[in-house]
Amino acid sequence: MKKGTVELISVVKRYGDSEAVKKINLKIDGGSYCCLLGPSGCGKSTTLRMIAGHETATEGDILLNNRNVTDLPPRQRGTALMFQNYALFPHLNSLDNVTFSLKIAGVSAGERKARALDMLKLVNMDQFAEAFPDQLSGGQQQRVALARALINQPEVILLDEPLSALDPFLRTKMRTELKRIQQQLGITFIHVTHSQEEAFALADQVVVMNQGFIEQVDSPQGIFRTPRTAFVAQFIGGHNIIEGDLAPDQKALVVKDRAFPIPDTFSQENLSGISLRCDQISISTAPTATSLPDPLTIDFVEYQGSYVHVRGAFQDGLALSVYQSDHDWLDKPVKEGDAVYVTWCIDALNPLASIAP
Ligand SMILES: Nc1ncnc2c1ncn2[C@@H]1O[C@H](COP(=O)(O)OP(=O)(O)OP(=O)(O)O)[C@@H](O)[C@H]1O
Repeated sequence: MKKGTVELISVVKRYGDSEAVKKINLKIDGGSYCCLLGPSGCGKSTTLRMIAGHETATEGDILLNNRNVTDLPPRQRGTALMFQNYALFPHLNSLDNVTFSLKIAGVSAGERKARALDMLKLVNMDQFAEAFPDQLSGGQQQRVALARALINQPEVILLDEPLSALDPFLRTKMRTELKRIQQQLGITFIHVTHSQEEAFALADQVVVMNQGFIEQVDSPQGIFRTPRTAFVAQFIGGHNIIEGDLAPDQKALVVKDRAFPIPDTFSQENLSGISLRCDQISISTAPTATSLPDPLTIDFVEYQGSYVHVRGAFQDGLALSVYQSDHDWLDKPVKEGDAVYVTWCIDALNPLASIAP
């Protein structure tokens, strides 16, 4: 087992009568970058805090390197939590903020300074060692907070929405920095976010949570190309979700009066519908041999730069979103009120399961 491996076994967290985390099982490989992704209130911060030891698990076990840490206090776990608001001591400069825990642990002044400067260098803040928090920008404070979390050489670092307070430009910059630092140190990073873009950019493993359950654990590509449930497909965006009933011959999904052919490979058990990527649908102004026979009437066109979001509905009310490349759109711009014909390849369909695991 790789150093820094975290396992959650049937972990439950209850606050009074309400269950914030519902019997989740999860293994996070040592040395990987894991993002816990989901909407507000889905239980991701509670899960993170239970791993850190700042919240007790109501049921289940938390293992770090096969060692059961469920009942250990935070300091004895080998983890470090970086708080959302950075929580730097305002009366201490960057260096003293970073050395603080070493001082408590009785490390000599010389070693404290050397180790803290190494950490500040790692996060590109060595030139601000003497600066106080109120003299630093949000991004700089965050780097100091990261250095402070790393100073005790944790095997796992836990980050709760670390980029949410930064402006979009700094957020992207710090994202790159976080990935670089994780790769340089080779330790496990567990990062809570509600941004799928952030999770896709950073993670080796994305854990999508919803209402206290884990809906899917996969690589960013796996999540995007094969979302497991309608919730995942909807949350990450860029997909049409078509819900319907399986035809008696199991070769099509029946939606209202139409039957969408589906591949034989779909597991029919639990099938609640299909997802269809918006960028895998093509549009033509006249019917083609492979297009659906009835036209889609466009009700919305939104320019997004590299693509154009075109949405429309068939006469029976079924709506579809299409992402056209800006090149294709500029070639033959479609507009609200136009009738178009849509085509996709059967392989572009993805089965959706009806229930979370
Ligand atoms: N200390 C607490 N006491 C009672 N309920 C709590 C407590 N902490 C969290 N909860 C509840 O548990 C659920 C999960 O909260 P949690 O903070 O883990 O969600 P989250 O996905 O991290 O959301 P956010 O992104 O908004 O922080 C929510 O319904 C929340 O109201």
